[in-house]
Amino acid sequence: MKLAIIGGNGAIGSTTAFLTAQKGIYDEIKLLGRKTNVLKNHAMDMEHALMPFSKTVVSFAEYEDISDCQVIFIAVGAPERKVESREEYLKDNIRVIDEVLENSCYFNKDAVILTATNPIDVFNYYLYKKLKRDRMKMLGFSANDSLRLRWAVAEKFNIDFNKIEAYCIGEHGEDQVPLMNCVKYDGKKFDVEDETKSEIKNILVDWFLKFQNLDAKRTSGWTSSVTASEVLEAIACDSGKIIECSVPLEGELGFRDVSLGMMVKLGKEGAKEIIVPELNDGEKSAINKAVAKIKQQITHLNI
Ligand SMILES: NC(=O)c1ccc[n+]([C@@H]2O[C@H](COP(=O)([O-])OP(=O)(O)OC[C@H]3O[C@@H](n4cnc5c(N)ncnc54)[C@H](O)[C@@H]3O)[C@@H](O)[C@H]2O)c1
Repeated sequence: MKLAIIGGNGAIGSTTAFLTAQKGIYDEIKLLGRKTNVLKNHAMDMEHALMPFSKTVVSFAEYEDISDCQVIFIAVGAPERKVESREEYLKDNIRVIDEVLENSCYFNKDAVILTATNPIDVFNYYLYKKLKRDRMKMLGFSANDSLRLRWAVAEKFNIDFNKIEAYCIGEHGEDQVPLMNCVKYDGKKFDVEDETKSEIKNILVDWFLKFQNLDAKRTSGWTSSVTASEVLEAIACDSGKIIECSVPLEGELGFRDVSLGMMVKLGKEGAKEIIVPELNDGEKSAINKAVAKIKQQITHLNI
């Protein structure tokens, strides 16, 4: 199986390439994007770095070379700036996404497309409408939210992160909806009191503000690449692992004409299944708010 990473020279693109290549699950990972010299530099460097671990070939590519890639990871983005919400990136990144779309004639027609460019729910829907593909092959990368929820639960209760199962759904942004009633620890239901649920939500909100206030002009490249590599592994291995991804909805939770973070069972065709959780009234109204916000942003796009 072959993977193309558009924006392969960026923080997420290059780190995801390396982490995924280390696993040896793709035959080839093709890096493409704007800066040819940097892309070639990464490919040459990774060839040596990977020798002890993996037979995956990491190569430089042009759009013309990616028609044999069954998976495409879009990790492009305009330079980062300090924002209060990821939706502010919409106007920065629409030009960048349109440039990718101009080259989409080179995409394999059956490829699974995973997009990290923010705001991902909006761009995943935009790409879905423009490319007119099977919605189950159009995934927005939002798995970080669930990883951070697990981190916040581990912090709050001082328990082992690796034994926590927890998912966020909704918007990849402030209107993410942590499914606190579905948290499991060591395979068993883990009850969290209402007061603590709000504290956990505050830990998540505070994290984003603290991170942005550093004004470091970089994204959460490490976290994103660890989780993106997990998504790409689940696809390549057809594992059926459940990971949060944004997917275009057709009636799930009562919504359509929007892409929203959901628990998704992943495999080589993309989403094998979208899991629809039972929501309480609070979660339902939080999801309504998230959908309204994403739909409002979609109205700014030429679809
Ligand atoms: N979904 C998530 O959880 C998540 C998390 C972190 C970052 N992001 C988003 O992912 C994107 C990339 O983040 P990053 O940290 O790697 O940024 P980065 O600035 O390090 O990399 C972006 C790359 O995109 C390339 N690029 C820009 N315009 C291009 C174009 N038209 N064609 C091809 N390549 C182009 C740049 O050369 C650069 O290498 C950003 O939009 C960021 O907001 C998403």
